[in-house]
Amino acid sequence: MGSVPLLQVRNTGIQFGGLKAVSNVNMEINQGELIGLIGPNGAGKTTCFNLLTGVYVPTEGSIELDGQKLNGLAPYQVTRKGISRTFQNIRLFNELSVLDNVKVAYHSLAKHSIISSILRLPSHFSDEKEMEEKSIEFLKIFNLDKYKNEAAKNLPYGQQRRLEIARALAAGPRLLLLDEPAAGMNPQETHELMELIAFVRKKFDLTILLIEHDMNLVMGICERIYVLDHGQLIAQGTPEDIRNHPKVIEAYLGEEVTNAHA
Ligand SMILES: Nc1ncnc2c1ncn2[C@@H]1O[C@H](COP(=O)(O)OP(=O)(O)OP(=O)(O)O)[C@@H](O)[C@H]1O
Repeated sequence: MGSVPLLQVRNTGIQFGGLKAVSNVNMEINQGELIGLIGPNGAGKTTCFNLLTGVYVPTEGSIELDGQKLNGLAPYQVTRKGISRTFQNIRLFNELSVLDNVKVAYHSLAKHSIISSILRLPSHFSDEKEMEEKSIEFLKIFNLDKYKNEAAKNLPYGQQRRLEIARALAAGPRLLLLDEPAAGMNPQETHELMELIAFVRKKFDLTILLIEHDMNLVMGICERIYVLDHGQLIAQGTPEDIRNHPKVIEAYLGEEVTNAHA
C-alpha cells in the first residue's frame, strides 16, 4: 500500500441548477481495497460515479487518482489514467460481436495512429492481433469465449453484465467502478459474479468501488462501505459499523440493513 491513497475525493459535489445532487463528499480508497457505495434511491450514487469518470465536472472539491488531479478530464482521459466502469443500465454495442465489444476497450487505448489503421500498415495488424488475443483471454475468464462471434444482444442478460465487466477490465484499470453489477441477476448468477469479482480483483491487483442495492452482497464482500443519502455521506465504516449505524437505519427506514446478514 502506497503512502498516497489510490483515490482521494475531497469535498466534492455537483449542483444542477438549484439542486445539489451530491455535496461535500470525501472518500479515501487505498490500493487493493474493495469498497461499497450504498444509499437509498436517488441518493447520488451514480452521480458520484459520473463525477469520478469525467462524465460530470465537479462544481466543488477535487478528485485525485494516485495524487493526480482528475477534475476537468474527459471520460476517455480518465480511462487512460486508470479508472473504468460499468453502467447501471448495460451499455454494450448490441450489434457488435461479443469479441468486438471487448476489443473496443483496446481501441480507446491503442497506440497505433488512425492513419496506420486506415492504411492497414503492419503495425496496425500486429496491434490488432494482440488485441484479439488479449480480448479472448478476458472472455475466457468470464466464460464467454464460446460466444465470441455472437452479437452481444443475443447473450442472456446475466452474461451481458459479465461482458460489460470484461470490457471494463480490458481497459487495464487500476480502479474499477461497478454500478449495480448484480442487478437483475438470480441468486445463483449473483453468487457466481461475486466469486468472479473476488477472483479478478486478486488476479489484476484491482481496487474496486461498487454500487449495489443487494445488502447481503455488499455486506458480504466489501471491506468498507460509504453511505450516501440526499447527496451527502451520512456514514462510512466496516459492514458491522454500517449495519448498526443509526443514520443508515433511519435512511433505509430500518428495513434492508437490519435484515441483512454478512
Ligand atoms: N444531469 C442531471 N440533471 C439534473 N439532475 C440530475 C442529473 N443527474 C442526476 N441528477 C439528480 O441527482 C440525484 C441523484 O441521482 P443518482 O442517479 O445519482 O442517484 P442514485 O443514488 O444512483 O439512485 P438509484 O439508486 O435510484 O440509481 C437525483 O435527484 C437526480 O435526479
